[in-house]
Amino acid sequence: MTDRDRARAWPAPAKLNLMLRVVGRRPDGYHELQTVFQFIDHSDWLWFDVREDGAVRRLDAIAGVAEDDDLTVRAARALQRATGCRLGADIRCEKHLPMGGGLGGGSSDAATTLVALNQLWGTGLDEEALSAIALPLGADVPVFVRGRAAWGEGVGERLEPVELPEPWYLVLVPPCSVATRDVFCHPELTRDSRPITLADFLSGDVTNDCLPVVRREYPEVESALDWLSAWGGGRLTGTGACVFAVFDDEARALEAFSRSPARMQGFVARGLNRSPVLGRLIQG
Ligand SMILES: C[C@@](CO)(OP(=O)(O)O)[C@H](O)COP(=O)(O)OP(=O)(O)OC[C@H]1O[C@@H](n2ccc(N)nc2=O)[C@H](O)[C@@H]1O
Ligand SMILES: Nc1ncnc2c1ncn2[C@@H]1O[C@H](COP(=O)(O)OP(=O)(O)O)[C@@H](O)[C@H]1O
Repeated sequence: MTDRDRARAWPAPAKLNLMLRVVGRRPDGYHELQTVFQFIDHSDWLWFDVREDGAVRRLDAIAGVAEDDDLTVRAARALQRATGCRLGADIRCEKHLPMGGGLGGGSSDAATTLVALNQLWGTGLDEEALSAIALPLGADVPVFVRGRAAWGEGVGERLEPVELPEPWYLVLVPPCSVATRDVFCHPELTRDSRPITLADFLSGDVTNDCLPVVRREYPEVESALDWLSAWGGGRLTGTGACVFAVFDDEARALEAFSRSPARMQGFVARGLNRSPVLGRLIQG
């Protein structure tokens, strides 16, 4: 990335679900969750050039995702519809976050597009209005728009900001992709967990109800979890496939990563209670 590119780039950070409970199911089939979201400093990067002709175009292809289905393109068009804005955009996206990894990369790309174009187009929507446009794009998009680590309920749209420790995480990316829908359709998924409180989570209840199903269906996830057990235990983010372990300092996380088997992809990243998108927004 050149210096000029870096100055104009917008981050789309990953999230981790530090716990995830499935506490019910709505009549439309969506599952009621309890979860805790925290951002990490590992991101996709996006660039926007405003167009006067109203067209929204994606300049970098993403394997397996057609332009009209791309969440950045859908987000830009949703913002146009909601505001009547006649401007368009050329959108570039440098992907670093794996797809189907439970890191929310597509959702984060969509949220960054909403926040950035709201500024670049001068459409002036507040956080509340942007979040309302975000939810139909995906259950995870609102938390990225709001940009604060959060306790989430419902399908992730009821969000309460939380201040958490910001440790270092070793995130392993097993060589498989998990479709969120497949996990939620699985007959053996626990769907009636007892709801807990934030205090329960803070005292150590970090259950992820998707884990037993994902562990069984995806041997690659199981072996990553087994390997992390030597480092204090691995946890699944969202519906996977990524798993993570928590460290007090970066050096120890890097040491663990350096000892991981060669076939294991991954990275070390810091937990963040504020999304870097908020900082980019202030910068203009
Ligand atoms: C589970 C979570 C936890 O953060 O993360 P991921 O593992 O996908 O990152 C999210 O709630 C995912 O959010 P997101 O990835 O935006 O999901 P969506 O596109 O809205 O939904 C994909 C599909 O999963 C199912 N789904 C999703 C969310 C939910 N609460 N109940 C569901 O049953 C639905 O069948 C839906 O069609
Ligand atoms: N810009 C995008 N980046 C990633 N995935 C996208 C994008 N646009 C649409 N998608 C679709 O969204 C799906 C979920 O992607 P992603 O949010 O990265 O994973 P997850 O929900 O597991 O964290 C992808 O498999 C892909 O089909």
